Amino acid sequence: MNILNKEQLRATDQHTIQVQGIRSWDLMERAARELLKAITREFPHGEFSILCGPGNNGGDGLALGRMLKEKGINTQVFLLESPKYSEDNLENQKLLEEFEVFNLEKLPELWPDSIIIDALYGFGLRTGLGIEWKALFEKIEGRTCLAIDLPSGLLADELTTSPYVKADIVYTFHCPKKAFFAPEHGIESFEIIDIGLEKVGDGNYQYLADVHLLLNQPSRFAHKGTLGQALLVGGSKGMTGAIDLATKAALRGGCGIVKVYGPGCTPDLPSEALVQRDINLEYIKQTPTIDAKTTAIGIGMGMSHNGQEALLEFLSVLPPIPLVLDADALNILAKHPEKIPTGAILTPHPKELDRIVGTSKSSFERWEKAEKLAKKKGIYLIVKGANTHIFFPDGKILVNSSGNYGMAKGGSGDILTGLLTAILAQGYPIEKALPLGVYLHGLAGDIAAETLGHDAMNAGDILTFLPDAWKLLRRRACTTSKYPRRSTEQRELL
Ligand SMILES: [K+]
Repeated sequence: MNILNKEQLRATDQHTIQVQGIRSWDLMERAARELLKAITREFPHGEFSILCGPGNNGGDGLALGRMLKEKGINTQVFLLESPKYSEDNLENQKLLEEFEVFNLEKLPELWPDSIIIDALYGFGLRTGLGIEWKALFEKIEGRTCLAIDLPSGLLADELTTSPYVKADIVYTFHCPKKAFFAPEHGIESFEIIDIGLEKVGDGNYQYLADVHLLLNQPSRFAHKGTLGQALLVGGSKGMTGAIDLATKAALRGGCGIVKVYGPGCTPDLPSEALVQRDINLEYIKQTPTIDAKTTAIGIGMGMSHNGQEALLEFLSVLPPIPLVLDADALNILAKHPEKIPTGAILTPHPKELDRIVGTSKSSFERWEKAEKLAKKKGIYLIVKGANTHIFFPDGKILVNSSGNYGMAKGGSGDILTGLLTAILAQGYPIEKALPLGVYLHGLAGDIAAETLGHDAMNAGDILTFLPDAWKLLRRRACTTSKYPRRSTEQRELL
């Protein structure tokens, strides 16, 4: 799903109107109808107070108000006084029997228990709103508030530090907006409302959807020699848990063989893994030998700074196979950026990225720097967070749609690295392996949170539910395929 900026949204709007032979008013009607469905589904017993602005966002609010009233749902509608209204807004004013005009000196008299619907401004806002809006926004703060398209005052594509509505749910049309992914804005929940806009090709900035389409179907004749060999390198005294979690994740990642190289103190790992230990007890000192059967490498989890010499030596003798660099490997390379190999996959959290590219004042600045670094070095960057971003060397950016705050626990990242390495080892092209691994990791976390709750779940629970995540994706692949070639395993899943 493309993530569009406001210019692209306007162009899509116009294109749809042209191709479908409709008026912009029809699109607003469609938007209001879909909003009505979504809102009454979520709040079947609610009464509503709608605040409408002068543009088309306000027009959506007016149309929704009419539809709610037609259904006999208690609704009050307020329209902001303005010298100018958009055409469709005016047309919707005519169709609505009753509404009150308000201004920032004379704030609306809201029913005490109604749900607020914010339809003041959408993506048409040119600059942030002034402080004169604070009184109104404070009046609705603390009440259940639903925003149409965008919380009013929030700019769709940039950092907003001026006042905006704090909404509980944002019902956004067609696609999420860039501003929703910035932690600074605190958008807790958004729902995408499909209003049948025409798709205009695949853009460079996408929200992950339909990840099941990326799955390979291994042959019935597959054996451990054909499903790839992953090599994981990491661990040090006091940090052996990281390599343990990565190993367990790789063992649930679908590859044929998982090999591990760690320091002498590496504890017993699951029996399925082939473990080799360094002669040095506390950290890795030697370079592991990479046999020709190894098809992907993941390095850095819990390696500590002491592993620097071995890492740099290792990077100089690498075969041309996919390489995932994580945790201490990133911290070491932050001091030797010239040693970052072209084509490598780096999985930093924001702090680790900052060590490489310098600190940023906002998520927007950090994304820009990540995009530049990926292009300049010809590398892949997986910047982890609530919406993990994958930056490709060709400028493409994918934003993950799975995952939750229950995963914000130590060890989650090690699991991602193990999983990614195993998927890459199977021969998935990098372009597919990264979204697949990142999405699966989040999906397993979502199932864990649903089953155990966000608070109590820990990183190891992501591992527990990885099988369910894989099965869910496989099931989606079976049920959405037009002419499914179903294996026994697939038939069992259905
Ligand atoms: K709005």
